[in-house]
Amino acid sequence: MDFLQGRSVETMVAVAVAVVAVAVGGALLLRRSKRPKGCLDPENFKKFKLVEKTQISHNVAKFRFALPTPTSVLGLPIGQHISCRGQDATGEEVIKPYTPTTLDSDLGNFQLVIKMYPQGRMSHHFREMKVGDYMSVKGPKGRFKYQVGQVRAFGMLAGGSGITPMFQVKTKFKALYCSQ
Ligand SMILES: Cc1cc2nc3c(=O)[nH]c(=O)nc-3n(C[C@H](O)[C@H](O)[C@H](O)COP(=O)(O)OP(=O)(O)OC[C@H]3O[C@@H](n4cnc5c(N)ncnc54)[C@H](O)[C@@H]3O)c2cc1C
Repeated sequence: MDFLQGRSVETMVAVAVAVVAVAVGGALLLRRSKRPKGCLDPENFKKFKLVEKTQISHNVAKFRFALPTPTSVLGLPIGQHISCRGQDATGEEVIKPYTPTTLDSDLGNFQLVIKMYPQGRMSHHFREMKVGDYMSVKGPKGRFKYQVGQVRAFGMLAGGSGITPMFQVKTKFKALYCSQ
């Protein structure tokens, strides 16, 4: 370290701080670049193929959509949702928000649990969907961002299909009352 000889302590401290800052910055960049890129686009709708449709009750079904590769991640932060675009019974475009019940740790696909209303506009689209059809999806949407370990416990209240976001944050789950 010849270039440091004859320099003041302040200069050496400044050099050391700069070296540490560059090293930390580099490590963070490397970590970020290793993180798998999500499949969503917040500005444009992207199409995902329906690969499985399972009826759970008379008006609720699970829809599993494939991501581009078996190791792809959706890229949806916990607590956020997506917009789905379809057509109602009159053929008019309809866009509604939905919360996948899967996480980014579920690779290659994502799942929606949908309650279908008899007269619901987007419900019509989901009811008509068959395996092999494509759904247009945009996201992520929403302002709530949950970091793992951010709080010790959650108290959550939900009605009907409002239960879907809870599947993303649950670790210990107790349903106090369920209808149907
Ligand atoms: C952040 C977020 C996440 C969500 N996630 C999910 C999810 O994961 N799963 C899920 O199933 N849902 C979810 N929802 C709800 C979803 O967005 C839709 O609201 C739901 O699917 C109904 O939409 P639809 O177009 O089928 O029904 P709509 O056309 O909105 O109709 C719903 C019902 O209201 C009745 N109705 C409509 N207009 C009137 C009116 N003027 N007067 C009287 N009755 C009327 C219809 O007849 C029907 O029974 C979420 C909502 C939000 C905000």
